[in-house]
Amino acid sequence: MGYRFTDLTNACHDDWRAYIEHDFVRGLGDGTLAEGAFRHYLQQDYLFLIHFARAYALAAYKSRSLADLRQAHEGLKAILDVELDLHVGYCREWGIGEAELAQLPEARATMAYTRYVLDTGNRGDLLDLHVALAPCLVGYGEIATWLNAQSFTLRGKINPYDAWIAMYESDEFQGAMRAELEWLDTRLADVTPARFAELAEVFRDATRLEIDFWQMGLDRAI
Ligand SMILES: Cc1ncc(CO)c(N)n1
Repeated sequence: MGYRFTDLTNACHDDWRAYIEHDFVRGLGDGTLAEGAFRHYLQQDYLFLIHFARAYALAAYKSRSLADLRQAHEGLKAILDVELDLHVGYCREWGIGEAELAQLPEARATMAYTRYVLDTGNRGDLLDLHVALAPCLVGYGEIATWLNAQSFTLRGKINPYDAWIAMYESDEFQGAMRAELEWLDTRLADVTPARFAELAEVFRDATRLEIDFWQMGLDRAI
């Protein structure tokens, strides 16, 4: 007993590395990612973020304490007021207007991932839901840090994806990630080995669905 977040990543080490170091991520770092692949990813990520916001609303509903309710509310506000606003602005820069976003067909990988998170939260408790969400928040924060440490990563105007990296290395996003890690470490500290095994399975499945999300971008799959 006495688990913490890193026990979850250690339990699915290969899948976690395949997600963090995916070819899509490497292409963002060295700027070689095909523009069409990025555009497809951005469009689908808009749909992803809407369901991600719903998952925080579910976290509010699943909360037993005022502190958890407030935290879920903060998460929902951060997605609606910060990440989705940034995202819509960023899409505009890439020539994707709001009318177009509102009419997008949802790719299967987007559906699979977002509905998996919502179902896991509905079936389980608040910890199940947070573990299903962790690859998103913690993963993207770690990806930004990992990219910055790679010699192939180009920063500044020379890389068309520089603003994407900057969004996830921002104090706002990194701060939300740290708060999530702290919450998870506290909750994981007193779960039993049997409960940890269940949670590790949720974390691994969500991580594999993040890998599919990158791949969906590369393949421009619907
Ligand atoms: C698919 C996906 N995972 C994580 C994040 C980070 O919030 C995002 N925007 N999109």
